[in-house]
Amino acid sequence: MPSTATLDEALAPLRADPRRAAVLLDIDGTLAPIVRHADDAHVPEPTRLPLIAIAKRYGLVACVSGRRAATARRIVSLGSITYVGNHGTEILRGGQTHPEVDPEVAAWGRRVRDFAAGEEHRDDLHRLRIRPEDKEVIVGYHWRGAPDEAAAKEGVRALAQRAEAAGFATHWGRKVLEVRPPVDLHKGKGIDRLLLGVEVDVALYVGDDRTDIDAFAALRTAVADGRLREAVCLGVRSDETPPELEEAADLLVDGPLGVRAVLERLAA
Ligand SMILES: O=P(O)(O)OC[C@H]1O[C@H](O[C@H]2O[C@H](CO)[C@@H](O)[C@H](O)[C@H]2O)[C@H](O)[C@@H](O)[C@@H]1O
Repeated sequence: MPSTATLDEALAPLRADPRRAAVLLDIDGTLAPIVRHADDAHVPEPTRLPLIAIAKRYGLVACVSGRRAATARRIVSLGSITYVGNHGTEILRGGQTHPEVDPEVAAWGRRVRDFAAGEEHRDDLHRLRIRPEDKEVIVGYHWRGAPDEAAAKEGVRALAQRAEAAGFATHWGRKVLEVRPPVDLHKGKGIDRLLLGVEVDVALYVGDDRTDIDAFAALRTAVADGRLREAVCLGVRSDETPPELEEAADLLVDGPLGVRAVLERLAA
C-alpha cells in the first residue's frame, strides 16, 4: 500500500478542484470484494459511505463495470451516479431507468444467447460446475469455486474454442471467460462516450483487471489530445493481479480495502 503522503500526492489534482474532477471506479475486485458467486457480490457499507460523499462533491462520479449497468447499480446501491456497463457498451445515467446501449453490440444479443442456449445442453458444463452468467449481449462462464477448478478451466478453454469457431470474440477475466460479439468493445470506448460534453479537467480511474487497462488508456489518450489536463490510473493489487495491469498503473493499492482508503482521502 502506498504511504498516505504518496496517495495524497497522486490524488492532489482531484482534491484541488473536485467540481472539475471525475472519479471512475471499477466494481468487482475494486469496490466489491471478490466472492465465489457473482450474485453475492456487494459493496460494503464502509466503502459506500465515502462514495456517497464523493458523489455529492465531485463533478463526475461513475462506476465502469463488466456487469450490466443495472446490475452494477444494484450492487453499488447508489442511484445518483452513472454506471457504464457491459465493458463500456451501456450507459445508465443517474436517475435514468434504462441504459443507452451501443446498437452494434445490441444487434448481437440474440446470437450470443443462442450460443449460450446450445452450451446449456452440454453435460461437461454441468459436470464441471461451470456457471453461466447471462448479460444479455455477453455471456460469462465462471469456474471460481468449482470442485476441480483446473478441470473446469480446461472445460472453459474448450468452450472458448467453440465460441471462436462460431464467430464470437472471447475475453478472459478473473476465473471467468466471456463470450462477446466480435465488435470493438471495451471500457475505454465507454469512458470516451461518458466524457463527451462533461466539463472536467482531471480524472481518476481505479481497477483490478485486464479490462481496466483500456480505461487507463482512454484517460491517457484524453490527456494527450487535450480533453483532460491530467489522468491518475490506480491499479488494485490481489493474488490474481495481471502483470500487465501492474505495469500500466501509476500506483497500486492493496485490494478493496486499499480502494476504500482512496475514497476516504477523496472524501476527506
Ligand atoms: O469490471 P468489473 O466490475 O470488475 O466486473 C468484472 C466481472 O466481475 C464479475 O466477476 C468477478 O467477480 C465475481 C464476484 O466477486 C467473481 O465470482 C468472479 O470470479 C470474477 O470474475 C462479474 O460476474 C462479471 O460479469 C464481470 O465481467
